[in-house]
Amino acid sequence: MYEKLTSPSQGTKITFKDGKPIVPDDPIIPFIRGDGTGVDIWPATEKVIDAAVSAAYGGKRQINWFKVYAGDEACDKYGTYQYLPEDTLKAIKEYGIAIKGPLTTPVGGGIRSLNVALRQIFNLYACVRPCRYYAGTPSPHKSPEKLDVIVYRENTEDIYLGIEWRQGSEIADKLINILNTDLIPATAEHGKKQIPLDSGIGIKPISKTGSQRLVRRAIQHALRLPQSKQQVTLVHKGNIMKYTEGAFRDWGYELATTEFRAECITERESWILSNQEANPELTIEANARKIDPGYDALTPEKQQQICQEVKQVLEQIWDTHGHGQWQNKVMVNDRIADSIFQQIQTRPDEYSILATMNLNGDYLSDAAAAIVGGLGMSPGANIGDNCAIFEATHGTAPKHAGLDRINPGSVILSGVMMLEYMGWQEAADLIQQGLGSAIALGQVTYDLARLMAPPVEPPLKCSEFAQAIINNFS
Ligand SMILES: NC(=O)C1=CN([C@@H]2O[C@H](COP(=O)(O)OP(=O)(O)OC[C@H]3O[C@@H](n4cnc5c(N)ncnc54)[C@H](OP(=O)(O)O)[C@@H]3O)[C@@H](O)[C@H]2O)C=CC1
Ligand SMILES: O=C(O)CCC(=O)C(=O)O
Ligand SMILES: [Mg+2]
Repeated sequence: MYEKLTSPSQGTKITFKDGKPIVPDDPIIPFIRGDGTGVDIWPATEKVIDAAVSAAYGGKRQINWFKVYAGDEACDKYGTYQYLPEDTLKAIKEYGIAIKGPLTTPVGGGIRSLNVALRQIFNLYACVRPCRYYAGTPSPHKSPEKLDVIVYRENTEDIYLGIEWRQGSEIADKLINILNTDLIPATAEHGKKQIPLDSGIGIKPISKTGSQRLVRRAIQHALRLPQSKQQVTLVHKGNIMKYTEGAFRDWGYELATTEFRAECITERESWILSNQEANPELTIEANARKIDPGYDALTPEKQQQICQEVKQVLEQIWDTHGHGQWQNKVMVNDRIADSIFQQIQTRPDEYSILATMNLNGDYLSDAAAAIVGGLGMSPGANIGDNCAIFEATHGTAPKHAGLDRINPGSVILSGVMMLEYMGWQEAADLIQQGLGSAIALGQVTYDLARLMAPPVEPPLKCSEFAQAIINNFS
């Protein structure tokens, strides 16, 4: 069935039912080692996961690893330009859950991202990147422990769809011509705008389906969190990109207030209800004035709209969400993207799940990781309805490749997410606890060692950190 692979002789397939994995005690799990520092990180990760499974289940459970190829290693095995062989896709499709190291993407030309391709091919529409602090981790931030957020990033569309045309190409020129002469002038709001003739062109599709399935997963996740963390923030730059990023926000609210009406409250609704609770005699207009401080400067039409909003909220959800009941619901709010980058630093404890489109989530997950120890501590999962691939937030870090020095923490913690997804919580807990204890004891790789005061000298190697995690299981 495979061209150049042989499935492990032992082990059983993971299957999916209603979007959830059914995991046998001896699952076969494909892994991609990854380019660059993948050579260091993957062996460390495999060793830690195997040790945790063995310690947690004493041989009753075991992962049967299946090596599959992508990136440079795939070209070595399958031939020039065979970066993502059919064999690899078949194996992931067959076994359902996979884990990978980072893969290189050239800048400005060359192949498109293999990482993004895997997410799109398997429809892994939710990229889940938790950023939480392990005690003792050095941080440039004063109170890193206050950050405990999960970036829920839409993973299949936005500009990552990769529909773009190079400056000067025939199609780019043709498109610019059509846009400048026919399409832009046809829409009054664009005025006399024109696209500069020497532009490259990229397309940014944001669909209602893609946005809502991501927000749905984010809300479902929020419902599993303790009440104080039951919050989903829709992150967007909708003031500028009204019909893509602005629409993402609107579709997010629409989903929250229809499909999850009983479970959710929006921030504005919570203001209206709490104003009414504080003063039952409040008129509609007085309530409107409180939720929109600039109310008196607004046009009469706009004022009327806000009064209508207040009236509707009180009519529709006062019985179910009023009298403080809204405090036990999932809070859905939104923040403009640039502002959230400063908010996670200045008011980190006010946020929980950050639901984003693809590009914003890419940026935000690195920025949030920096607060809790950096890219060596930033795991991730790409989740769909019938498949999941686990991978770190970081890339190949090529300057550290093959030196046995890089921090394997992110891929190891991605392994923790995989174990949790499989329902193997005991093994996941052991790793988290071992990693937390190793860090607390100052047993860390160079990236954390250099930030510690005084700096830890010498830092642990990548392989030694893996062993330190195992030594600290208890
Ligand atoms: N999902 C994926 O596979 C991804 C792939 N990439 C690809 O990776 C390649 C390199 O990208 P680049 O922009 O350099 O970003 P990287 O994330 O690979 O590395 C940037 C810097 O971050 C720090 N860093 C990264 N990983 C770790 C780690 N495990 N432990 C400690 N520090 C770490 C290092 O900083 P310092 O040297 O200061 O210690 C490193 O030099 C590109 O081809 C890019 O496209 C990028 C992101 C994701
Ligand atoms: O695929 C790549 O090369 C980069 C992807 C990336 O930065 C990410 O997913 O966070
Ligand atoms: Mg990134």
